[in-house]
Amino acid sequence: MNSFKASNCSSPLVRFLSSHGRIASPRPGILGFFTPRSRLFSANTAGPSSHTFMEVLKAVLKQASATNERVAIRAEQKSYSYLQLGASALNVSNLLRNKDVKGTDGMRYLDGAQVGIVAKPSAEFVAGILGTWLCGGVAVPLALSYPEAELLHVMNDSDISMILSTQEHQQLLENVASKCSAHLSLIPAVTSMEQSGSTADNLVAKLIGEIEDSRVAEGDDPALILYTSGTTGKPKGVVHTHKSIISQVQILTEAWEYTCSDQLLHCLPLHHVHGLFNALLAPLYAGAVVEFMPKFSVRGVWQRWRESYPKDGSIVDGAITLFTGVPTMYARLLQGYETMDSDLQVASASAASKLRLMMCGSSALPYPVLKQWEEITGHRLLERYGMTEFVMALSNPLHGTRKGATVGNPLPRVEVKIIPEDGSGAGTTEVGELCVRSPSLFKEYWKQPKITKESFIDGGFFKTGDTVTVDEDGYYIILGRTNADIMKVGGYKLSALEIESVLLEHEVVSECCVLGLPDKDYGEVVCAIIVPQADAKRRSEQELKPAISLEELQSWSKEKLAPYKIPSKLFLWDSLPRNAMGKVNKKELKKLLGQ
Ligand SMILES: Nc1ncnc2c1ncn2[C@@H]1O[C@H](COP(=O)(O)OP(=O)(O)OP(=O)(O)O)[C@@H](O)[C@H]1O
Repeated sequence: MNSFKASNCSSPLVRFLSSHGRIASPRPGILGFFTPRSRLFSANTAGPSSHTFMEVLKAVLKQASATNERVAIRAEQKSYSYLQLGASALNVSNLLRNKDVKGTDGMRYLDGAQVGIVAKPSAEFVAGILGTWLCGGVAVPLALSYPEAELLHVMNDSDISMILSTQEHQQLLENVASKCSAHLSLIPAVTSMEQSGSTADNLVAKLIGEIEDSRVAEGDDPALILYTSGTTGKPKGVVHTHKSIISQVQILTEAWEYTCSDQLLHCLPLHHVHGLFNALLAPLYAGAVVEFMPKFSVRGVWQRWRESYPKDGSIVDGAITLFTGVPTMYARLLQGYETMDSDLQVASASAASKLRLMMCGSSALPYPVLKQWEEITGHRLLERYGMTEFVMALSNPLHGTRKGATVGNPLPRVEVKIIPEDGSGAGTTEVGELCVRSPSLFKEYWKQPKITKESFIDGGFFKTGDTVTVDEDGYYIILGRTNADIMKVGGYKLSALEIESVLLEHEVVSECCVLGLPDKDYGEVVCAIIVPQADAKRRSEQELKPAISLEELQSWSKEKLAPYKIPSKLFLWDSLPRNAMGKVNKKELKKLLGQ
């Protein structure tokens, strides 16, 4: 498995960083440039305060020329080079600078103004972000899937004065822009490599000149506001700086050895950290290719892998090497695999096995999914843990043992400690709240100074709100959100995630969600919501009885769970309400079911 070809292309960023003393000399021949387990970045990779993501773009552009253009983005059968992306960023920047935001004179730089970016995953979206940074603005990526009320809430909350979108959403956004007194601009279509084989010779110099000229943002200045998914409360605006962004992409590139040989198939929304950092900014930083598949399609993903690695054993140009997804995506890919005929299964499994790396996160990866995925594709999914506020903090290793039901260890330059619930102790306890300190930490919650202050403890550690523990090998285990996944039943504190993982092993269970419902005797009781497998559901409809009864579930669970962990309430549903990241809002469900 993992027949990853070491590339002979040189990573412009590695060269750029080498020349700036931030990275050790590359050793060619080993997975691109990185030596396994070695620490290639110096301790302070965040660099000087003026180091912004635009430096990255500049480094890439420096290496590009009209004859040697490298692909940055692929979308809808078109390819866009780093140079074309840079040229478009410049167009966007000029567009924004010439806009008269406040109804008076035009302004040269945005000076930290918020720019909403609403576009499907595309070259235009990326040009929108880079163009905003180029002229000193703060990018606020927004979801196209938001209902209008939520879009308006976020736009008003983040004080957006300008919106960047594309023609296909013009009507919707004109309406929204007028309601929040923002100015709408359309991102000009990015020229693709198919439309223009080469770019004017002088463009590279011009672009670099512009970037140098545009040193309007310093490392500590805000660059990005991302809204949390709101699983535990109202979505909050999380402000990231140029420094936190560049630190994070360096951390991920180092840990997962992203290189310019990589080609990532991207099927995630871009308004959350998983899709934006892990799957877009970090690969671009490494000089890799990001291929957008804006709507995740089970059939499309399997097909793209099969096209990459045909049955004759060849590897096509543009073969996908990286994939990252949320657990429900892998569960659906497995369901899709089950429906294939045996020839297609063989071709699909063999193609998938040839990717370099497959990663998973955003919510707990059920052990049965991990196991089945490994049986079919040979890949042990690399599970990692992150949060909007610090992007990624813990990860299973690229090399070495990846342990199921754990999220590994701290990423490079990330420090963590566990604080017991009563606040005592110096951070060495078995179970408690995870606290994180990292160069990738956010600056503040937008317009929420009190909540920002309360979220940090002494020493600048951020309180995640997640309860965790560490196993005998030092691997971290996420027990869940303290206020949504940790149930208090009698005298016990139980992890809903642990019980979900066990219930998912039952043959009738396709998806499940465990939560604590209020109870006058025990404080809370364990409640399971189960979505039965399709064939179990069909059988139950024919036989006019539930796919599984509470008694059946309890008697099966006796073998696997301590008595106080066995569900005492059961609901059978057709599906679970999930958000764009595949997460279930347990607070909402508790309200609904507790009535
Ligand atoms: N591998 C993982 N295993 C278990 N949980 C995870 C994993 N990765 C992320 N999470 C969960 O996702 C949370 C971070 O997600 P995000 O920042 O989108 O916030 P949210 O919980 O969805 O929304 P909000 O902060 O608004 O409640 C983490 O705090 C953790 O609870």
